[in-house]
Amino acid sequence: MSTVIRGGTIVTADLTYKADVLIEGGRIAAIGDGLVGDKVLDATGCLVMPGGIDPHTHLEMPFMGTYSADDFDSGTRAALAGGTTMVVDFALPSPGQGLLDALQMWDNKSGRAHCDYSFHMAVTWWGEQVFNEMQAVVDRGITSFKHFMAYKGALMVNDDELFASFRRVGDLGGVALVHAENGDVVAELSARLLAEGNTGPEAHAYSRPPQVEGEATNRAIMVADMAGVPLYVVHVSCEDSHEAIRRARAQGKRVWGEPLIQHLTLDESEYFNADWDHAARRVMSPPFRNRLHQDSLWAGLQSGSLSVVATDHCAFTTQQKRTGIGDFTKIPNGTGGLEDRMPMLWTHGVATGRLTPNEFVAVTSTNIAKILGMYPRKGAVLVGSDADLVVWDPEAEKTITAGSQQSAIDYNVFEGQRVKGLPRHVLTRGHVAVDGGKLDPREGHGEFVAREPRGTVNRALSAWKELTAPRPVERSGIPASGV
Ligand SMILES: NC(=O)NCCC(=O)O
Ligand SMILES: [Zn+2]
Ligand SMILES: [Zn+2]
Repeated sequence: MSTVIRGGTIVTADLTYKADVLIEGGRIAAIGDGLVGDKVLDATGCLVMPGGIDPHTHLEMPFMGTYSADDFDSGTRAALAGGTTMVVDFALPSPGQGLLDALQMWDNKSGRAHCDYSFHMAVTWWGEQVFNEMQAVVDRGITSFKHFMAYKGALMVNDDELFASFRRVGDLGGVALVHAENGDVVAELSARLLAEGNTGPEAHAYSRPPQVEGEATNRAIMVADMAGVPLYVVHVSCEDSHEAIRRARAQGKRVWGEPLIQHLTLDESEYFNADWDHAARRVMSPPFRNRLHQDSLWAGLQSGSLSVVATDHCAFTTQQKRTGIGDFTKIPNGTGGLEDRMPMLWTHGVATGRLTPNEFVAVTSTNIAKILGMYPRKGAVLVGSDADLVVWDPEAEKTITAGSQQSAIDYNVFEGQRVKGLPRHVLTRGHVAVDGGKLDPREGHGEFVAREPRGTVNRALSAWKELTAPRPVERSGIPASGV
């Protein structure tokens, strides 16, 4: 069965034009005028864009003594409802667990996905087994490896491990990812705050000032440069971290930065709310910042020093958050956002004039498809690309509320926000998962997307590193030893 999207304006990262789109066998079969198909989707007054890709989710993740509440069922339903047609989740080995073992666990969970997905592999400890299994992971199409510089005593890796792993990722033609916060300093500050009686959720923000992020980002950039690997910094929340990325990029280093929709639109005042639950529900790492940091992130998206907007969707119920009553360090870290990323970014970005519609497509889809080596299968409106598409109605409005969301949790950090710009239709490899605003999910429809290593950035960086590698100086004669 074929489907035609009729009467819309195609918006990609670099073009805007009127045309119909014909879909056959899950792919885009033709783009042009007057196309016919078995099913017709009306796109009058709408924009036809590549579906969103969220490269940072944690679905059903074991973390801080519990599991994140959204799994691949509710998580990918939430994604589709908000115009996101692919997620990239993190396979997370517990310390000492093999990478392939962890991958098997994530394979088992992801069978319920309603949209396509891929994985990043986390490197949470270092040893010969990890070194060896990284090759097999890349052979399975997972080419990005995440490192936590925070969560001391749990997921954190030290600098020697970071350098060893970065070198290995570089040799395998992959991309290194970092959660950049100085975990040693966070642990010290947390202990001191608790000892002084600062036990509430606001102390989570006090324990992670922008400096811990700026320092770690700068360190990761320098280590990656010495290791010869492209670096992707997740959840960039502040100017201190953004500044390090901006400077590195201006120097020609291969670094990308990813702000979250939460950091762009919510600020630190949330932690000072008198309601403990309200504040704890917003505890995540890094924490929300002030308006100056937010302005920096927006400017980064506008100028191109920041490349991707993600969610870090890691949702916990109020009950789970209450584990941390009396000790903020025990509040599970994480917030939701999968269903709201695209409407929130459109409302606060495009509708305000901060972003063009083309820039919106770039930062929600195309840039990450290129960075992760899956463009133009994903992130594009081209003949032959997967029909992962969103028909976007810029005039449609709603008020965000937990009562009508797909996520399994009992609240929404954007509760009460009025958004303008919503998906009318969403297609995942041709299946119309949102039809006229109504969700029609298909459990198990999602497929794993394998990715190729050694993309163009890796090849360019390797060539440069080879050219500038240390070499012995050729000498015609060596003086006799003085001994
Ligand atoms: N961000 C957060 O607080 N939770 C999810 C895990 C992580 O990305 O650090
Ligand atoms: Zn993180
Ligand atoms: Zn994360």
